[in-house]
Order: sequence, then C-alpha cells, then structure tokens
Amino acid sequence: MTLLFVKDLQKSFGGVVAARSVTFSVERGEMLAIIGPNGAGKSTVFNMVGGQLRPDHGEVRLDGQEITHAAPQKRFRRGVGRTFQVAQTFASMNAAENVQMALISCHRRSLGLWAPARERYREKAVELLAQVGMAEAADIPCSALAYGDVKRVELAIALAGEPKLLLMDEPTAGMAPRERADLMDLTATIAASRRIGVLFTEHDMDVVFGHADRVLVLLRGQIIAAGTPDEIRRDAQVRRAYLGDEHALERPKGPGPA
Ligand SMILES: Nc1ncnc2c1ncn2[C@@H]1O[C@H](COP(=O)(O)OP(=O)(O)OP(=O)(O)O)[C@@H](O)[C@H]1O
Repeated sequence: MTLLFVKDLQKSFGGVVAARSVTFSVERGEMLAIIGPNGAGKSTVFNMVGGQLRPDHGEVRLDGQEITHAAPQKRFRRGVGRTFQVAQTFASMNAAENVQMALISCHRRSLGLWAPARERYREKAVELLAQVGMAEAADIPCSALAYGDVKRVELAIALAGEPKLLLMDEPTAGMAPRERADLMDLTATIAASRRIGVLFTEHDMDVVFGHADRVLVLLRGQIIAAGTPDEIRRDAQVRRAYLGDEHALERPKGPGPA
C-alpha cells in the first residue's frame, strides 16, 4: 500500500490560492522533493502534510488511514516524523541526552519512574547516533558541535520516533556543500534500509537532483511537473518557471569544496 497519499489538497489565504488540487504520493523508501520558485506553495503543502496547516479541501492518507485533520502530535504517533530548517536540539545537553529525551517522550507510557533520566535509553540513543555517524559525539554538548553534526543529531532524534514518513524542511539550509551531500547520502541510505518515505523541500538544486528519487514542481500553488530528476531537468515548463536562473537546473557537478 502507498505510504503517503495526498489528494486534491487546496488552501487559500484571503485571495491567494497557495495550493490548488495538489495530488501526489510517497512510497516506502522513496525520497520525494518538492521544489518551486519562492511563493510557489511548497511550505503550504508541506505544512498540510505535517498538520501545522488545515487544508480547505482534499485529503491526506498515511498507510491508507485518513489523517487530514489530525493534529501534528497525533500524526507523529501514526508515524510522521519531522526535521526543521533550523536545528532544534537543546544546546546545553549532549548529543546522547538529546536523543534520550526523544526516546523518553516516545516511550513515556512504558517507563517506570525509578531510573534516573540520564540513564534511560542511553544505549539505544548511542545506537541511533552510531547510525548517523555520531556515536563518538555522544557526550559532547550540542553547543560544541559543528552545525552539520547538529543536523545529524537532529536526524537521530527524528529516527527515535521510528517514523514511517519523514518530513524534512530545507534539510541542508545553512550547511557547506560537502556537508549537504553527506547528510543527504546518509538520509537516503537510512530511508532505503528502514523503508522510510522522505518528503523534503529544498532550494539547493544539487541536493534535489543528486538525492531525490522523484521531484514535484509547484508553481503558483499547482503541480506543473512530477518525475525523476532527469525528466524534471528536461521539462520545458519547469525550465520556464525557473527562467532568470538559467543555472538552477544544471546537472550537479559532484561535491565541491566544503
Ligand atoms: N499564513 C499566510 N498568510 C497569508 N498568505 C500566506 C500565508 N502563508 C503563505 N501565504 C502565501 O501563499 C503563497 C505560497 O506560500 P508558501 O510559503 O507556501 O510558498 P513557498 O513555495 O514555500 O515559498 P518560499 O520558497 O519563499 O518559502 C504565497 O503567495 C504566500 O505569500
């Protein structure tokens, strides 16, 4: 069964139609990018899937179950995880404690109260950090980590909730080019091995064309194209939408200097 199915989503703000008849799906293990010029409606669609915005019309289904009007917390329990544009870790806590907090909040009902918080889920947290290449940073405060490493810790935090679908809002914003490629390679490997569907918005075309399995292009709230990175790069309507930025759709040249 399709993991995420979005049908006919519609959202207006006053007179502005931010999303119009938006229909798409995400399969398990698939990386789907939503792109489009500024104001195209990417955040609007993304937030309707995450539950931060209520659609005027249409439906959102996860694993066949309707979640169109479910609050973000309920979606989270159903398997929708999310990372944000700006990393959301607690700077004063170390990497392991940040992941432990996420694990404690995910498993809160099955916990006894006698174990000190510092020990709860420590092993599982370090295991998750190892999966994102950060096991050695377990005891380092997040405030002392490089930004790219904080984003990896954030990925481990998102994985603590065992998501079926991971929403990533501009996952590589603020990162150096090599760090971007590394984070997205890691995300793709984890998505494939755990069969997690990943829906992400992204302005960096190297990231999109280098890491998405499929790309959706929005323009003025409507999907104008959907396909593989190569199909999208060749699409005349998409090229016109990006007119004025003629390099935006060029083939990535591989990782540049960090
Ligand atoms: N809360 C809001 N109130 C009024 N208008 C809004 C609101 N949110 C979005 N819009 C409008 O809806 C349209 C789509 O906005 P949206 O933020 O979804 O685009 P976007 O593709 O994410 O843009 P960007 O790349 O600049 O982040 C824009 O015209 C925007 O001004």
